[in-house]
Amino acid sequence: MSDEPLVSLENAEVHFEAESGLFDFSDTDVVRAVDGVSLDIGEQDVVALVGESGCGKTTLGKTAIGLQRPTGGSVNYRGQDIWDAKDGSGDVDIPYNEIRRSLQIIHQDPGSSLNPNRKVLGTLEAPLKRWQPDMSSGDRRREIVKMLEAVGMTPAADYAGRYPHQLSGGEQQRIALIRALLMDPDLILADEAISALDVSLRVDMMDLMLELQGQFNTSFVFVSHDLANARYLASHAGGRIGVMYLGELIEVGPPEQIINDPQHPYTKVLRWATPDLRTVGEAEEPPVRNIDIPDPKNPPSGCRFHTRCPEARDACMGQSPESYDLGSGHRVRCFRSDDDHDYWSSPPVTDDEPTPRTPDPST
Ligand SMILES: Nc1ncnc2c1ncn2[C@@H]1O[C@H](COP(=O)(O)OP(=O)(O)OP(=O)(O)O)[C@@H](O)[C@H]1O
Repeated sequence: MSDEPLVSLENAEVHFEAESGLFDFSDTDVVRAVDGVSLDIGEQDVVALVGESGCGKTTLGKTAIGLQRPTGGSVNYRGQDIWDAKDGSGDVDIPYNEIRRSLQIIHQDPGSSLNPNRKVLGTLEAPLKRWQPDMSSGDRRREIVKMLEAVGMTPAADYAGRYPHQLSGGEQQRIALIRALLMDPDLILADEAISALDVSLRVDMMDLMLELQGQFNTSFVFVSHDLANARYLASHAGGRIGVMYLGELIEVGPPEQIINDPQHPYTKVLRWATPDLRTVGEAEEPPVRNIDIPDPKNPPSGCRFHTRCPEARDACMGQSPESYDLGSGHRVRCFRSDDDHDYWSSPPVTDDEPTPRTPDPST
């Protein structure tokens, strides 16, 4: 891995103006989809983003590949500010076109991202025609056959002549993956790319991504709501898992540390919520004080998890934790990682209305 990150997000934020209700005459609401996220993505790196629905995974992924303009902070590709390149402002060393080609996406639903009226051959020829206009038509076809064979779609000539509706969901997703790879990208955002597949096909698709990642020297940002899948992909690729909560990246690190030694109380909740990863003897109740997820238009002050966190103390209500570096690429935003923080001398948060718990049958 070279010293310069492939993509670097520095304090990135994406705030959307949310629609107000019909009879809501207040100021426009703002959804803080991504807030203060810093993250470096290297060459041949894999970062699996996990978190509850709506926590900002997709928005962060799209921001990292230059598809979503940040409302604050910066996003660099090999040291070039992506949006300066797009706007032509400042010294532009890497043209925006080059950045666009290098940062690709595959979507959750490949069916809707493939043109239903185009055969596989036409779909796969399009990026080559655009990015390698000098390539002869014979070479283009040879390249496409090679890729179809690489993802196990043989006989390739047969698949090349099919329309998307003549392919299974898994095959459609492979075509979407080839289409992205034909651009010779440095980074692919796989946005819930396996969620729509049958459970039995998900591991196959992850194995394929891992194989192609090595073969084509590509990095992946993999968005998933499933911590077990994130672990599979990140651990096989020697990558990291990033945990998001209400727009913030609250913990990031090597998969075994995130799963076996999570430092943020919310990461423990996610592990608890993943049956495959729950440890023997873990409580039947989720490790939270409150199961309700706050409104992303009005996130809690201080640490955003304090309204649900079983470890919350008064200090967590007023200040937002910085990102503590625990070494080996493991970072966490929780005061409990700072032995000297006021957190330790402040009183625990008490709820006015504690969450009802299942009565203990022994009492
Ligand atoms: N274009 C938009 N305009 C307004 N709000 C948006 C827009 N895109 C996303 N949001 C909001 O931003 C927040 C984060 O959304 P995002 O899709 O990034 O989350 P996610 O973690 O990927 O969710 P999911 O797992 O459900 O896809 C959500 O509250 C969502 O409603």
